[in-house]
Amino acid sequence: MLKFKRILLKLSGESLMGEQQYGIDQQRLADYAEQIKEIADLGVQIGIVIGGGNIFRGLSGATKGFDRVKGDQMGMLATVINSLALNSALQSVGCKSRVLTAIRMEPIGEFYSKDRAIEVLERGEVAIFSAGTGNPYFTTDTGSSLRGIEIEADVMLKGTRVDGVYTADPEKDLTATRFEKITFDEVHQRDLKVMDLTATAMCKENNLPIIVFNMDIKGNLKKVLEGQSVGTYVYR
Ligand SMILES: Nc1ncnc2c1ncn2[C@@H]1O[C@H](COP(=O)(O)OP(=O)(O)OP(=O)(O)O)[C@@H](O)[C@H]1O
Ligand SMILES: O=c1ccn([C@@H]2O[C@H](COP(=O)(O)O)[C@@H](O)[C@H]2O)c(=O)[nH]1
Repeated sequence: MLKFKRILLKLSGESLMGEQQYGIDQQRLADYAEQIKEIADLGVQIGIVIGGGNIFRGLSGATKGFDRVKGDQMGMLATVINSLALNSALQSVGCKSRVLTAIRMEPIGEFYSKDRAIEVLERGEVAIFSAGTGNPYFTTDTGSSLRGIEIEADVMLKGTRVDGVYTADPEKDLTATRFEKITFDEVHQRDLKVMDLTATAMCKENNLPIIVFNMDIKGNLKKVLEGQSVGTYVYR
């Protein structure tokens, strides 16, 4: 028995690098595709947003002298590259998927609309929502909150390289401890940086819970769907 029928899965662009310093690790991509196919075969409706941090981030571009808006546009295009790579990896494991873009760029992907997204999901295809929100000064975390709310997902699953929300960034502070569950208010009060403020504020306002879990461990995605205690549950 699965806990959720329709999900928004946020994948980290940076995790796609695997052990590399930049770009896409083919093995990591293939592992993600296998995990997604496993739950698609169980009938779960899956919308995906993937980050672009393995290729380009507007904010880090700005520190090197790029115009921020141009840098953000480059970042959004980076998410399209990752989305196309995931689309291809899913197709090669026999999982039907389609890329929708927040910025018009046919024939690379179809222009996003809620109606089209729901049609794709109800047809049993995975919908990959690329180019974030389509606007600069946002992130793909906010893009995934937005799409998750729009498609009326039961939950947002943030698949990343840490196994939940911690008292501090666990990659920097080895004494940090993990929460089993935590409210949006506490995330804000403690100023925890696992997702940006805009993204969590939107989820809180629209009552879309988030589960943060480690997507780099095979089988974890299915475990989350089965309701096993993998990761941290963030709720209103
Ligand atoms: N309190 C915290 N609890 C857990 N992780 C945290 C916390 N604060 C910061 N982080 C960091 O957040 C990261 C997860 O965020 P995310 O998956 O969005 O990665 P990203 O590198 O921003 O990816 P993307 O390329 O999609 O932008 C973790 O790798 C972790 O280092
Ligand atoms: O709605 C959006 C989403 C993303 N961007 C830009 O893309 C990069 C990559 O996204 P990450 O969430 O950091 O992985 C981001 O740094 C922004 O520059 C955007 O402008 N609008």
